Amino acid sequence: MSPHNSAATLRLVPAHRVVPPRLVRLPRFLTGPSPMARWLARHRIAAERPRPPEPPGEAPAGTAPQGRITPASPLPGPVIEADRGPIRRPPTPPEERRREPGGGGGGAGGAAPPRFHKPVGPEDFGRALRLGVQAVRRNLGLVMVLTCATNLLILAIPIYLFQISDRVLTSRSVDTLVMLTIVIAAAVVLQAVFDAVRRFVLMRTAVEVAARLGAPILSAASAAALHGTGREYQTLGDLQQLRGFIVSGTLLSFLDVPFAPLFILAIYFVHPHLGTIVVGTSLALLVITLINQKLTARPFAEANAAQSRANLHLDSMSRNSQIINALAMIPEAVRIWGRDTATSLTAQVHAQDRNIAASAASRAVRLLTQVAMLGWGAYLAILGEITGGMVIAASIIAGRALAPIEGAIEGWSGYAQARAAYGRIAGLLTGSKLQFERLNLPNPEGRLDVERLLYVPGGTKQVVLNGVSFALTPGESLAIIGNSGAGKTTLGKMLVGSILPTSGNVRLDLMDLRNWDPRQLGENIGYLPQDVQLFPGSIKDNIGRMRLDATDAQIYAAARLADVHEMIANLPQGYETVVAADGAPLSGGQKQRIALARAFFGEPRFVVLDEPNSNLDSAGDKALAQALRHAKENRITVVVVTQKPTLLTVVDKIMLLADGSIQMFGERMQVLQRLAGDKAPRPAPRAPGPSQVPGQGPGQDPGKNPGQGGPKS
Ligand SMILES: Nc1ncnc2c1ncn2[C@@H]1O[C@H](COP(=O)(O)OP(=O)(O)OP(=O)(O)O)[C@@H](O)[C@H]1O
Repeated sequence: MSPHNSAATLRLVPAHRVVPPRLVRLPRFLTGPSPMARWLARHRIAAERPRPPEPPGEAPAGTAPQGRITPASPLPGPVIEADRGPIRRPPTPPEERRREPGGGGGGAGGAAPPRFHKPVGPEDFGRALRLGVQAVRRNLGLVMVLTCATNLLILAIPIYLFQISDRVLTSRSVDTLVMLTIVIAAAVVLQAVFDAVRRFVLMRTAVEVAARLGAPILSAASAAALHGTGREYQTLGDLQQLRGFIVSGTLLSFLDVPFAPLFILAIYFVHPHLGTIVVGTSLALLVITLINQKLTARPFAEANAAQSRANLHLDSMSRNSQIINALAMIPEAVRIWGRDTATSLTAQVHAQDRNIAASAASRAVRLLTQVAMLGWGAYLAILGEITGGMVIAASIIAGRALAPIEGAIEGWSGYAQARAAYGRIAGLLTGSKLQFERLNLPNPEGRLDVERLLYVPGGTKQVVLNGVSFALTPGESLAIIGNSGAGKTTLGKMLVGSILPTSGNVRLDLMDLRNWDPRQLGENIGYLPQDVQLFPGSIKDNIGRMRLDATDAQIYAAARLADVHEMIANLPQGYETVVAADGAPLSGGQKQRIALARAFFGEPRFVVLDEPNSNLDSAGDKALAQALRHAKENRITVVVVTQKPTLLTVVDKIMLLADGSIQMFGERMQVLQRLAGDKAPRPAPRAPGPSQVPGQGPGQDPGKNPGQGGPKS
C-alpha cells in the first residue's frame, strides 16, 4: 500500500442485519484512503438510502461512502462494507420501488411512460487486473527503496568489526569506540525499522491485491462458469496463493538479490581475490538456480493441475454429500479425490526433491565460500595484504551477498506456484468478455421473438435444437411439451440467456438477449429451473433474489403469488427461516414454491418455468395456476416447460418439441385437438388425460403430426 493512500481505518460491516458491525482498526501507519477501500466503495451496491449516481471514475479520496452504517461511524477514513458486492446497482431510487412494489414493470401498464434502467456500465476485468498490477508495482517501488536502505545499513556490522579490530584496538581509544558504537547502534535500529516497514508494506500490498482482484475474479469466474468447466471458481484459491507469496520471505529474498553486486563490490575493495571467490560462488549459485528452475517447472505444473482437479471433485462432493451417503459412495468419492491428490503429491515430491537437492547444493557452495574466504583471507593476512578485521568483515559481507540467492533458490517452488496462479488469474480476467456499456433502454414489455435457434453443445456433434422459431406477444403464455431429451430444458435456458445458441437469436422486445444490459435483463425476467437450488440464507432473501433493495412488500407480494405465504407463516422463524445449502428444512415442493416466488419477484416481464409442478401437490398446482393467471392479468409473458397435463388448460399456446425441432405450435385448442386426433372444434378446452401429456401416450406419436403451427404462428 503506497504511503499516500494506505488505509487508515477499515471497518468491516458484516452482511447480516442483526449482527453489530465488527470494527477492525488498523494502524494509522501510512495514512490516507486506501485504493482497496476506494475500489470497494466504487463497486458497492447502494443500500436503503438513495444517493446520486456515482461517476464512473474513482470515488473521491478520503470520503466515506454513503451507506446505512457509515453516518454513525465515529471513525474517520474510508469504510469497507463487507456485505457489498462488485456489481454497482443501477441507481433506481428505492423510494420509487417502494411506491410501486414490483416496480420492474416496463410499459405493461400502457398509460405510464416506460421506465428506464440505468446500465451498470462496462465491466472491464482486464482493467481491474491492470490496476491491481499497477498497485503492486507502485508499492514494490517503495519496498525497493526501503530494501536499498536496509541493505546499505546491513554493512554497519562488518564496518563496525573492521573498525574495532583495525582502529579501536590499535589506537586503544575509548572515545572512538563509544562514538562508533552509538553510530552503528543507530544504523542497526534504523535497519530493523526499515526492514519492518517494508514487511508492513508488503503485507498491505497482499491485502490490497486480494481486495482489488477478489471481486473481479469472482464476477469473471461466475460469468466464465456458464460456458466453462466450473474450475473458474478455483481462481479465488489462486488469489490466496498469490497473496501468500507476497508476504513470504521468498519475495524478500528476490528483492534482496539485486543488492548482491553491491556487497561483492565491497568485498572487492577489501581484496580482489576475495571478490573473485564471491563472484565465482554467485555464478555457481546462478547455475544451480537455472537448473533448479528447469527441473522443477514441469512437476510443479503437473502438481497444480492435479490439485485443481482434486479441489473440483471435493467441491462436487460437498454439494452431493447426501447422495454420497445415501448410496454409500464414500469409498468411490474418496478414491477419485485420492487419485488426483496422489498425482498432485507425487508431482510435488518430484519437484520438491529437486528443489531440496538444489537448496542443499547452494547451501554447501555458500558454506564452502565462507571457508574459502576465511582461509584465503588468513593467507592474505599472513602475507600482510589485509588485516584480520578485514577478513572477518569480508566473510560477513559475503554471507550477506549470498543469503538472498540461496533464499531465492529455496523458495523457488513458492515462486513457481505463485507465478502459475497469477497466470491463471490473468487468463481469467483478460479472457473475460468486456461488458460494453449498453444503451439506456426502457424496460421490456415482454415480446419474445425466437429465430432459427440451432444449438450444438461445444465439443459434441449432437444437434440439441434445430431451427426453432416462434414468437409470443406480451402477456401470452406458452407450454412446451415433448418427450424426455427433446430439448425443452435447453430451449428454456436459452430463452433466459443462461446458454447461448450456436446460431440464431432470442429477442426480448426486438433486442437480442446478448445486447441487453445483463442486470436490466435479469431484473426483468424470472426463471424457475428444473433443478431448484436455493441460496444459503433466509427465505425472504431467497425470494428477494438476495437483493439489498428488495422491499418487504415486494417479497410478500411474490410469496402471495406463489401461495407460499401460509407455508412460510407456519415455520418457527417465518420469513427469517434460514435455508441451508441443501434446501433444509424445506421439502422439495416447498423449495419449488419459494423458487416460483423468486421467479415472479419484482414483477418481471418475461418468465420461464421449467417443470414448475414436478414436486407440487394439488395445493401447489393451484398456486401455480394462480401465478399463471396473475401473469396473464399483468401481461407477463410466460413459457412453461411441463410434462404434466394440468398446466395445458391455462396457457394460450402449446409447442410440441421432438428431437430439438418444433413438431407442433399453435393455439392451445388447435394443438390439443391435433394431438387428440380430434378435428372437430370444441367449445371449451378439455384437459388431457390424468397421467400423460398429449402426444406422449400410446398411439400418440408426435412425429405423425408434423409441421403444425411451425415457426411464428
Ligand atoms: N451441454 C450439453 N452437452 C451435450 N449434450 C447436451 C447438452 N445439453 C443438452 N444436451 C442434450 O440435449 C438433449 C436435450 O436435453 P434437455 O435437457 O433439453 O431435454 P429435455 O427435453 O428438457 O428433457 P427432460 O424432459 O428429461 O428434462 C439431451 O439429449 C441432452 O443430453
